[in-house]
Amino acid sequence: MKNIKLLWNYMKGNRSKYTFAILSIGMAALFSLIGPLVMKITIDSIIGNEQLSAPYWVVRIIEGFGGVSALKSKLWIPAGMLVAFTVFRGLFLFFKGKWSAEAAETVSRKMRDQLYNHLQYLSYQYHVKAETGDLVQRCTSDVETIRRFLATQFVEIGSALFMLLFSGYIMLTLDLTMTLVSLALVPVIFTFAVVFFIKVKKAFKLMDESEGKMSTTLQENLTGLRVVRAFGRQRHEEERFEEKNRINRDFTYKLIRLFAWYWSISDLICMFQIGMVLVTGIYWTAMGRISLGTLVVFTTYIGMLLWPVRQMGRVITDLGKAMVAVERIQAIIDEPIENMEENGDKSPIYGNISFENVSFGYETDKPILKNINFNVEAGQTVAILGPTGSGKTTLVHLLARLFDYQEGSIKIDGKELKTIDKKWIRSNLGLILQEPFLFAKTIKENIRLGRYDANDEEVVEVAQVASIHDVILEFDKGYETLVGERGVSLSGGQKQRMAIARSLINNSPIVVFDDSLSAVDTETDASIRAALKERKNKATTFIISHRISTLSEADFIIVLDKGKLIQTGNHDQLIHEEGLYKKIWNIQNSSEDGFMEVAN
Ligand SMILES: Nc1ncnc2c1ncn2[C@@H]1O[C@H](COP(=O)(O)OP(=O)(O)OP(=O)(O)O)[C@@H](O)[C@H]1O
Repeated sequence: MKNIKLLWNYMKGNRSKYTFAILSIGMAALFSLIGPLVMKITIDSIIGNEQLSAPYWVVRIIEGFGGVSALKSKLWIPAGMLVAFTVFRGLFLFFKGKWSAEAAETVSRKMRDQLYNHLQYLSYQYHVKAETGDLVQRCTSDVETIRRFLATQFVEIGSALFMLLFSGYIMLTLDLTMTLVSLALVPVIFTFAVVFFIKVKKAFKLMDESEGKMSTTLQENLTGLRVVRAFGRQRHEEERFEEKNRINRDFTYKLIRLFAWYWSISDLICMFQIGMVLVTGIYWTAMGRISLGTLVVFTTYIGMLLWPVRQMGRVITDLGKAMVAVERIQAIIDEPIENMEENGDKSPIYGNISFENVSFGYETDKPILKNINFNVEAGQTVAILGPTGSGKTTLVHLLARLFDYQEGSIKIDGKELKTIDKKWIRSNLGLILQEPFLFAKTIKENIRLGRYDANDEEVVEVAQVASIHDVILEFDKGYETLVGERGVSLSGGQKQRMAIARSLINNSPIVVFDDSLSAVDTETDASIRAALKERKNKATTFIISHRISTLSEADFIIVLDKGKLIQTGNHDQLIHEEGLYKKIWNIQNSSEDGFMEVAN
């Protein structure tokens, strides 16, 4: 019931179109039911000599034509009526199709937009944990399920109800006992459909979930195909996919089996119902209890009626499927969006940063950063070194307010970070990731993602600082070259440099290199850092790296271990101090020497 209400809410703004669609189907039902009635009157009373027995309003229409006797010589009138009713029926069916399709398209478009927009504002943590394949499935095939239901099935409910109501009424005016015989098994067919619906809902959910898992595996595999190849893990990946594919097939099979049972049993009951009408009707006609025309009406009606009632089973199962889809979509919509606290401080940021006893854990009882203290002045470069998992990325994520620290205080230009507007701080902080994502756009468009109003000179300037300008000029189309799947393939280092250019174009007062020079050779790394130093408006720069040569020129270096700040100072101080920095410096120095020796 809750899901039906949700669907009803989604239909807001289109409900009148649906009402018209349902009314049209009502009219279409009426015109298809009048046809057999005209035939009955023609057979019984116009051609034959039976007393006219028909609903009151039909009798009045016939009187309007001069009565039954006048029609005997004008048989073209009932024939013309049959043609006209068929045309009207077609016309109303057309309107039904048009309005319901239009409304369904609008509803599904609205749903997709709402989902897409909502996904943009969910927290960072949500996206870290969410499975992309599953999200894609919800935004595409779940919405499609709902669209299909609204476009084709929803109005069928109206059709079945109108058919039942109108035909029930006409049949009752003709013969009560024959009506009871004709409708005897309709409740059974309907109940059977409802029971089936309850059973099938769970099966549909299982199938959808397994399909989601299958597409997640596929998506993950396609994203990481290079890793799979490099490690020769194709066989393992094949098996993993085969397993998911098999589970999905099993659930689909189960569903098909359920459907097969449903249609066969429902066919049997329907045949039985038609048989009952035929046997009783023919017998009673032969006995003279009912007229031949009445038999024609009942046999035609039962044929017309059973289809929508059986379709109800289909409609209800599709309703079940649509309800599952609504539930899955709603689960995303119900996910709280990140609280952006729009009214936070938005005064200019210069880049003086201080950490005082900052502690943070993704889960409150598992601290990742413990009592961190340091100060950075605007324009300084801070390098961060530490073993993997020591909390380096977490520390810079705190600066971007992707997460809020639980203890201590982070101040930017003397203002508590938590009071600064989230959007504002993020637009003032250029975060360059280790594995940057480039969109399937041109190089220029990718760089301008950092600031849409940047002009060509600015694009070239940041590309030069990021040491990617010369590489770009080597491509046939230069800055207009497409990157990504349909364009040129860039190396890891080139991608990193593109990401650096993209971040620099914003002229953010704070820039964070999260291991984003790892794929760049030492020489290019040094020239990027030198170019950065030369820039006007030098930003406060955080550089996370495992390479001592990258870190050594920083104004000061922070060494983290297991979330604690264990050393701080500049390169000269740290190489004379026993600790992790010196140890790594020694290792890298000796390997470089070794390297040099081999090279010489
Ligand atoms: N979004 C997250 N949710 C929960 N735990 C996380 C999340 N991100 C990181 N962690 C955990 O926090 C710890 C520190 O991770 P972090 O990424 O900050 O380390 P790091 O020093 O940057 O490591 P690396 O050098 O490997 O990038 C790790 O134990 C990691 O598992």
